[in-house]
Amino acid sequence: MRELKDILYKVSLTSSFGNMNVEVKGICFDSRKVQSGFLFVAVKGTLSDGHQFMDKAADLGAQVIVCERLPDTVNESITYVTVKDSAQALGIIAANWFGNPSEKLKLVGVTGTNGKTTTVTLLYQLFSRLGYKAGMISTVENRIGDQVIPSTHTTPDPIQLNELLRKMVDVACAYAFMEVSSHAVDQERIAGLKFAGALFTNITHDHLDYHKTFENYIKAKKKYFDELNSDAFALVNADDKRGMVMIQNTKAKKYSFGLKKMVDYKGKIITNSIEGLELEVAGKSVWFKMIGDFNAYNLLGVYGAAVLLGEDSDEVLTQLSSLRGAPGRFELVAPGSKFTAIVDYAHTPDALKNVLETIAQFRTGQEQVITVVGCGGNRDKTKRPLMASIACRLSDKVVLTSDNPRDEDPMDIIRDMQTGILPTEARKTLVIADREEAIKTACMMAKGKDIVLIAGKGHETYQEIKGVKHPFDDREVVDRMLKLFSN
Ligand SMILES: CC(=O)N[C@H]1[C@@H](OP(=O)(O)OP(=O)(O)OC[C@H]2O[C@@H](n3ccc(=O)[nH]c3=O)[C@H](O)[C@@H]2O)O[C@H](CO)[C@@H](O)[C@@H]1O[C@H](C)C(=O)N[C@@H](C)C(=O)N[C@H](CCC(=O)O)C(=O)O
Ligand SMILES: Nc1ncnc2c1ncn2[C@@H]1O[C@H](COP(=O)(O)OP(=O)(O)OP(=O)(O)O)[C@@H](O)[C@H]1O
Ligand SMILES: N[C@H](CCC[C@H](N)C(=O)O)C(=O)O
Ligand SMILES: [Mg+2]
Repeated sequence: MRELKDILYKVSLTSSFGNMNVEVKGICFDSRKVQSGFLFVAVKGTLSDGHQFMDKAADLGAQVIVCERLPDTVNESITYVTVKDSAQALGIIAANWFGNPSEKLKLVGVTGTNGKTTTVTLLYQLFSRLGYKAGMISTVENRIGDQVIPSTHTTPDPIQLNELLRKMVDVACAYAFMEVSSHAVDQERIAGLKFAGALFTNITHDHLDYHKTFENYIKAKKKYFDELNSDAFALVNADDKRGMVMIQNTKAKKYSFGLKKMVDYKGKIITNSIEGLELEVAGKSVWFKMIGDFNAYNLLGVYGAAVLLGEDSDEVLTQLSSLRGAPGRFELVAPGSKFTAIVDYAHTPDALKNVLETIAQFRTGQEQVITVVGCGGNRDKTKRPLMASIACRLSDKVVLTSDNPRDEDPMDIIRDMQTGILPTEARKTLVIADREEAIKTACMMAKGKDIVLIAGKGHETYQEIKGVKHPFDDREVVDRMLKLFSN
């Protein structure tokens, strides 16, 4: 039970009706979850509008309703509070409900099109190795110290988010590292949080189904930096065209990292091989187990953030050098087998290009690169032809397949992909809609030192078809094929 006025602390009210001296038993923004004595926040969504469900919430016993406009008939026994932006109010209310946990630890957020999961995973692993208790909120999983909690979103809704942070505070975590998606910024999932620091990886084509234009997508990411406090740090990749734009209006202390420009945390690639990266950082040459130029950026961002959080530069580099990053990101399946199989979460044109260009750097010229790739259903359709085009340009053979078709027909998605393929390239493509069959065929085609890249699903352990998540793991399918060949 909490007093309403405490829960509404820092929420700007436009009006209120009914008794404000009430206690609330719980908070929610889904009318189906309302229980007697609850506070319900009506939020406008992408599919429906929570304001339509205010009467339903009242029937289920809501004590307080927070909304942007009152229902046609108000219920005399309920307290109504109106606000300008109920999504933002929900964030602040959720933070208040859980006792503002973000103020009781050091919270660092990571945003960008690619590299968020890798960066927060490295930060979490690094700070754990440096002897701190830490938490992590990511696409792959959430962690409270060593406890693993399954993840449903990259950035959870404000209630789940603050509940996770609360649990971290309760077990004395000193740090929390979280991914901040553009959806989360736009939907105010992070409203009411206090960030000690924020990191920007890069911005390239994705999620245009949601944001409509690239400019809107940039604005959503920038809003995150615009709203930071002056005591936070804002650390950006200066080699990204939009890196400096992100921080042009922030009040936070500005820092940059990169490989090309004059920056605060600069690196230079000395060696880049399938075993790892050798980088020159802070005047030292350091070996890392992470693979690919793009991981040099992730490592430099992590290094900069750790130093800004007060850690010793040498100690950070020593610990970072042995970390492997997140599962399903350039993951070599059964290294040393008949051929090289890589599972990678590249599901954007830029990520796919980076991964295939990284693979190209390791080629001796003898081997073929065989790519298995699909695009998600109910997601940005404009990336489909681009991803197919990149796969064809940078591979010898491409198997076009399905990746979480969701509510769409897998063949419609594949046909969208094919519009990006030149007639001269079509002969190197095969269409096998069943992902398991597609992976098996690619493995059967591989000979000698060939490299098979299975892109798009990384750590995912399911294939989502018409609302059902069927168990499926790219790594398991490849592993089974490699075992078959080794017998
Ligand atoms: C497009 C999108 O982001 N949708 C998210 C959004 O839902 P929504 O606002 O669209 O919900 P809605 O169905 O329109 O409903 C509007 C409101 O009415 C309420 N409602 C609805 C029905 C009802 O009977 N009663 C009721 O009260 C809902 O609780 C909601 O508050 O808010 C929900 C709660 O936070 C999210 O679960 C939901 O994520 C959906 C499932 C989703 O797939 N999101 C993806 C695209 C996403 O968020 N991805 C990002 C980035 C991924 C990445 O690149 O890493 C992420 O952070 O995961
Ligand atoms: N810094 C980077 N720049 C470009 N591509 C990257 C970078 N880091 C990782 N990638 C590529 O992008 C893929 C996704 O990486 P990661 O999961 O770390 O990103 P993310 O931002 O969390 O993605 P999502 O938004 O889907 O959760 C990787 O599998 C790899 O192919
Ligand atoms: N977080 C991203 C991941 C996409 C992963 C890919 N496997 C797909 O399903 O499209 C999204 O929800 O758009
Ligand atoms: Mg992620």
